Amino acid sequence: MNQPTYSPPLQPDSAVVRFRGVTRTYGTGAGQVRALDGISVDIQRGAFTAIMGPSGSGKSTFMNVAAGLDDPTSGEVWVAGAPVHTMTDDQRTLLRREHVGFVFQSFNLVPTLTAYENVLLPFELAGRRVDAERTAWIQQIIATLGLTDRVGHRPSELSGGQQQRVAIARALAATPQIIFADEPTGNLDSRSSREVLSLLGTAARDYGQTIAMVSHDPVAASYADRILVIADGRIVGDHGRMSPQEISHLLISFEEQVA
Ligand SMILES: Nc1ncnc2c1ncn2[C@@H]1O[C@H](COP(=O)(O)OP(=O)(O)OP(=O)(O)O)[C@@H](O)[C@H]1O
Repeated sequence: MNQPTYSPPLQPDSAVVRFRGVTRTYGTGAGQVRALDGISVDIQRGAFTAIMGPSGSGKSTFMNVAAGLDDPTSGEVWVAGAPVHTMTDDQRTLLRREHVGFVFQSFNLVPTLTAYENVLLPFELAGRRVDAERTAWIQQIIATLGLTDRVGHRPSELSGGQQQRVAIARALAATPQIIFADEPTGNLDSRSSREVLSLLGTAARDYGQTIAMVSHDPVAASYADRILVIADGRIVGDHGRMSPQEISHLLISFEEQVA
């Protein structure tokens, strides 16, 4: 069988993710749920964007569609210049492998591998060579994330914050077009959360890494350059940097409208 190949045209100055009139419905008939309801939005290169909203508002669905994990029901989704809405499952898998990084609440590290082996795993899975330049980049990330003396440890020998830093190093190592972070501080204490959020901010600011983070936490979202608020499958707020207090007030006002 021929391996599918897909190399999207890269557009350095444009949006990394572009939604145009995107809907995603689940089920049929009276039980149908409109998880995304005609969303049009761009996520610009190099930005750290937080996606917030009440429970069940469509945040995970937005992230899954933006990451090429799920298909829109209608509308257009472009990721790294590639028309995701027209792509096959295999093409979307390749797009994710080459251009999308993930950081999860539960870290998702392989317990039998060392921290360094976990960071290199995506290259192994993709059959990508790690050349001298990439090795130097990985070493730089590991040093920036404060992991240099932890690279030989297995996840069980690391704190939660250190495990999440390894997951961030793994995502950054491949220099993806975008990293999606799903509640990345959900399992961390407040000090480790602050460290992880500062590192995500540094990755965007200093390395130009585009990051989209789903979070319920106003403190986490206050590290982002932009805050998108989703309610009932629609974007109902699009804000610049805000303090945790301002974000809390904003969310309370949307929750009152929804209730
Ligand atoms: N696979 C599915 N089948 C049916 N309905 C679904 C499915 N996935 C999500 N939904 C529905 O779509 C809506 C949006 O769900 P989604 O998980 O995107 O919300 P969310 O904002 O991420 O919620 P939370 O903050 O609680 O994680 C909800 O009404 C949910 O019940």
